[in-house]
Amino acid sequence: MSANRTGTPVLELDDVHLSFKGVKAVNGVSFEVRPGELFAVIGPNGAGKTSLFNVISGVYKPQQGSVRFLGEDVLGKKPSDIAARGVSRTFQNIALFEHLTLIDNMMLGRHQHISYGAGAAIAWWGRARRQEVEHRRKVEEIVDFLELAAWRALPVGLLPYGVQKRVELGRALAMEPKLLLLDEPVAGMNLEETEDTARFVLDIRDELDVPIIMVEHDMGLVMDLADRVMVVDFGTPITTGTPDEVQRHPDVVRAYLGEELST
Ligand SMILES: Nc1ncnc2c1ncn2[C@@H]1O[C@H](COP(=O)(O)OP(=O)(O)OP(=O)(O)O)[C@@H](O)[C@H]1O
Repeated sequence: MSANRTGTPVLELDDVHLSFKGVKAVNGVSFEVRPGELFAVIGPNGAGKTSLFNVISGVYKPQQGSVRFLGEDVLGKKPSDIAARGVSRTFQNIALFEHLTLIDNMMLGRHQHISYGAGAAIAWWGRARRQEVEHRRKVEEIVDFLELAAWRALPVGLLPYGVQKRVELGRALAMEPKLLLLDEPVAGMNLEETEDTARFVLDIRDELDVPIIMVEHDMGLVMDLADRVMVVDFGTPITTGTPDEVQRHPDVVRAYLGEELST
């Protein structure tokens, strides 16, 4: 663990409650994510992990509790506003434009940084062109970082599954996030793709210094990568701690991790 994972939290959730017609999707969840931290959320299907991401990114508004991002209250803010503040996410299912090239998909991640419209582009073409050059430069940097150069000009629909997931990661990084939300980043991947993704996730944390919240079912990956883990069940937090602490927690062993991890 690096030395800088202290200081003002990047994200703070306090006693968040969210229900859908009586179903408690998120039930009294509190946690904080610290600078440079890789924070994982685990729990069985339907435990409320995706709902939690939707609360953080402004898609769902909880009935109770508070959400603070970089010290500011963001509860009730629109998803576009929260994204513009620097919260970027990837999805459980791939959400890319299949017919667009890898580069064009990643340029879409720059969308919120583009400060000129069509009219402005004509009037101030010099500025627009400079911005375009800067966006391309940033995207190319990410292409190199994620080792995607071989596929750069191809429509993403033609790329192998693991590479498509990496393009999605690239698009999220193109937003230059201050917090990255990864929803099951290795779901459906083979071993090699999983190992590659694990390496990139660690590089994002350690080299780009972007804090990450990761929802993931692959327990080996979570325990290997995460600085801290929160376990949820039926929307309720069971415990939060280091991978070691969490794996030893009796309720976690009983409710979720199973007998094999209790030895
Ligand atoms: N838009 C919605 N309308 C009604 N119920 C919902 C909605 N979104 C989530 N739920 C319910 O909230 C609970 C938590 O769902 P959620 O998708 O957050 O769990 P999850 O932990 O992400 O599950 P999985 O691991 O399967 O993705 C479930 O009972 C689900 O049916």
